[in-house]
Formats: sequence, C-alpha cells, structure tokens
Amino acid sequence: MFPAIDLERYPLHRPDSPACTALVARCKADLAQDGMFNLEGFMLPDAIAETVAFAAPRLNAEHAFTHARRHNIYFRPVPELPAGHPALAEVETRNFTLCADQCAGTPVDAIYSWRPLADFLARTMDHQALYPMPDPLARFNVMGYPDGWGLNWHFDRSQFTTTLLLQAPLAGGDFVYRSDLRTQDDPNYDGVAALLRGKDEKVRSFKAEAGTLNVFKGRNTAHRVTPVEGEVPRIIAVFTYYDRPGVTFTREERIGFYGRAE
Ligand SMILES: O=C(O)CCC(=O)C(=O)O
Ligand SMILES: [Fe+2]
Repeated sequence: MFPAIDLERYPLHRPDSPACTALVARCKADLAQDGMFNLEGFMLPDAIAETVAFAAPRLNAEHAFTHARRHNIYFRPVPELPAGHPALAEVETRNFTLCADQCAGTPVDAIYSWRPLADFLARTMDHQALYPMPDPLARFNVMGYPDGWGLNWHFDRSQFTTTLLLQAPLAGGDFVYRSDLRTQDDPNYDGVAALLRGKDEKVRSFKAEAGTLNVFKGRNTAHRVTPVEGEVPRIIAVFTYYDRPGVTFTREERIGFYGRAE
C-alpha cells in the first residue's frame, strides 16, 4: 500500500472500483457547485508528521526563499489597462517557500509524483490526462506562513491548483476565494476592482485541517490566504499539474517566485 495517503477512504489506486467512481462523482459535483473540492484526512498522520519534521526547521530565512513582495492580482503587468486602474491595485504577500528540489524524497514528493493522483485529478476535471511539471523548482512547493504573514489576492497560472495542508495555524490563515470572477474570454476588470475594494458578496472562505487535499480552479478564481495569527505557522504543500506534458516556469517567473532560476 502507498504509505502516505489514506487509500481505504480514498481508493485512488483502484480507479474502477465503485468507491472511487463515487468519489470522482462527488468531487465533480463539488467543483461544479463551489469551484473546489476537499478530501479531508487524505494524507495519513505519520506522513504529515514526517513532512512537518522535515519542513518546519527549513521554513525560515536561512533555508527557504522569503517570498515578500507587493504585486497586483495578476502577478504581472497588464499593458492593456491604464496605470492606476483599480484592478491593478497592489497587495502584499509574504511567505517562506521551499522548492521541490529542496523537498526531494519527502512524502509530499512521493504523493505529488504518484501517477494515480494525477489520473484521479484528471478524471475529476474531465481532462484526458494531467502531468506533473518537469520544472525542478516549481513542480510542487512547500510554503510556511508565520505569525502575521499571508498570501494575497491572485489568480494562478495553472487552470487549477491542488494543495495539501500540513500544519494548520492557531488562527487566521483562512483560504478566501471568489469563484469564476473572470473567464477565458472576459477579464471582468470591473469585478476585479470591486473585489479588491472589498465589495464582492460572492467571496467565501474556509479553514482546513492538516491532511486535507484541496483542489480549486485557481486560474479564474481569485483567492488569498489571510494573515496567520499565533505561534504555529501554517504549512502547506502546493502541487501543480498541467494538461500537457513539459510545462515549466519561465526564468523570470522562477526568479520572481523563488529568487533563483535553477
Ligand atoms: O495556500 C493556499 O491555500 C493556496 C496556495 C495558492 O493559492 C498558490 O500557491 O497559488
Ligand atoms: Fe494560488
């Protein structure tokens, strides 16, 4: 048995079983309704403990990249908008980031690279297949958020994002999101501006427990993580898959997110 995932509850290794088929149907229904689904208790406690024991002593300025910057919701300039447009309002993000190459051989590496997980995620989203990134830094990351730190409003590069919470903070660190704020054809800049002004009634939030796998459609769902409160850092693994093989970050993106290109 694969040691890091609760396969009795989530039988991803038996894709054709009635239990797995029912699970896929449940995830699809949640995605259609909320733009996300959660699998609580996905990662087993021993694997969580092993990963936290590895990552916690490294999520600091000495070992990890301190990702601290002001940015707009797009994490990049938008030439078609005039400077000062309210959709470009800047926000501040701060976390410690460990790249995949720094977490090689850990249980999160094993989970990310486990083919049945990518296959399961593909089924939930009606993709023919999903592929782990070959990018040695960006494949997956482990982020740490100490007291007062958070991830601010953004859209993701990838169509959807998969996270695995490793350690919940005492307070704060909530995942806040607004599903379908834009579409591929409509950037909805007015809606983005309203969200950033705090004037969007469709914003929702939730607080996960350690071990929960969360999947959300991050490309068109604006989302953020509120500042953590208290002495226990929020620690989370973020997995990125694409529907075609070979996708990597550009050199500029690697430097922006990780402070190094290789
Ligand atoms: O930490 C989270 O829950 C979300 C992470 C995220 O949005 C990202 O890495 O793009
Ligand atoms: Fe994100």
